[in-house]
Amino acid sequence: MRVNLRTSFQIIKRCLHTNDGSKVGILGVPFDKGQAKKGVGNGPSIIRELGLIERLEEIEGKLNIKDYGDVSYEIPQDLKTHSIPNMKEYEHITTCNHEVSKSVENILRDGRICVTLGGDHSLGVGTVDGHIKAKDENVCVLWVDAHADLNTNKTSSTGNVHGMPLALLAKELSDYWPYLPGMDWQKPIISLRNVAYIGLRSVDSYERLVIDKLGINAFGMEDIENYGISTVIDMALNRIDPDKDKSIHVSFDIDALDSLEAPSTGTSVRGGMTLREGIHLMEIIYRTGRLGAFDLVEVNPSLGSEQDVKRTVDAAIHIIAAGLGHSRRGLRPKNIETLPLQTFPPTRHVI
Ligand SMILES: NC(=[NH2+])NCCC[C@H](N)C(=O)O
Ligand SMILES: [Mn+2]
Ligand SMILES: [Mn+2]
Repeated sequence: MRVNLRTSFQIIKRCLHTNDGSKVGILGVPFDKGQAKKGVGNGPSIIRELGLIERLEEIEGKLNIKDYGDVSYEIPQDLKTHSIPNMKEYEHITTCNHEVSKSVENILRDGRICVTLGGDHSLGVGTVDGHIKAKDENVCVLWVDAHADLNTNKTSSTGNVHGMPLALLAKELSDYWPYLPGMDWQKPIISLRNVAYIGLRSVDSYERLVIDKLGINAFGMEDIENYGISTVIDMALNRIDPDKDKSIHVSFDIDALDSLEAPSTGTSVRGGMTLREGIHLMEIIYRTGRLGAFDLVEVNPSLGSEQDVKRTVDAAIHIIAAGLGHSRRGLRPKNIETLPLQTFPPTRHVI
């Protein structure tokens, strides 16, 4: 068989950038300073408490799961006096994200898919940064969110950094930021050509301008309505990963789901994705075999009733499990070849 240089180069690249999908690292980031509502920092603990790891252990083929615990950080003395206009809690944001980046890079270098539990979405700066460093920049990003998170400190109407992570990461927007002391570890690192949005429905006008001017791949709720979720994901992946050789980063803000599906979150917006669409999206990503890192953010157990919290966390766990291979078709028994059908009790319909 003749293999041309380009093909063999691609195969080598593919080997470098995929893991075998069976090893997973869980990282908690109990961080809430990217927005104003207390409670989102308890996201990692409630998701673990309500059984994430147990649910992942049920997945067919047995994942090798390692929980790396929670990220912690300490603000260095010289940063304590720094503030940046209209960027709330700047010194926390930069210090915590640096730790997040190092942890994600480390987990990926261990040959694991990195699942980061938030925390608010400002942590996306660290997770995408760490992913790109570990995979030598060969990364594409699916930002699943009601919001575009593309403000700079000059355009944000809130000063909340959870509305800014993609603008910090984007090469195309680097000139629109002032010098950010203590942020030298993070260079604007990704081209927005390698990013696609899914689920948008609450976009600020400056964000709209950037999306249109730069031609960012943005699939909003209207597109999901028009084409259906499978086609939308295919279109998104064809745009950001046409050669099917990139490590995929999914940054999933739980507010991408409709408020009825995920009520316990800080900036929820009606008219969003169903849980079914969220699960299907992640099943498609799982089947690519190229999921590298996965953030699940903005679950806030202090918002809503106990039932709201359970519903939201359950949705989050379903989405994570789908991305790691859980199948809605059910588990087959292990000794399936030798089992006589009679082993199963006859189905009785109780009316
Ligand atoms: N990750 C989020 N939930 N972001 C919401 C951002 C809301 C608004 N666009 C802002 O910049 O403040
Ligand atoms: Mn959001
Ligand atoms: Mn977000």
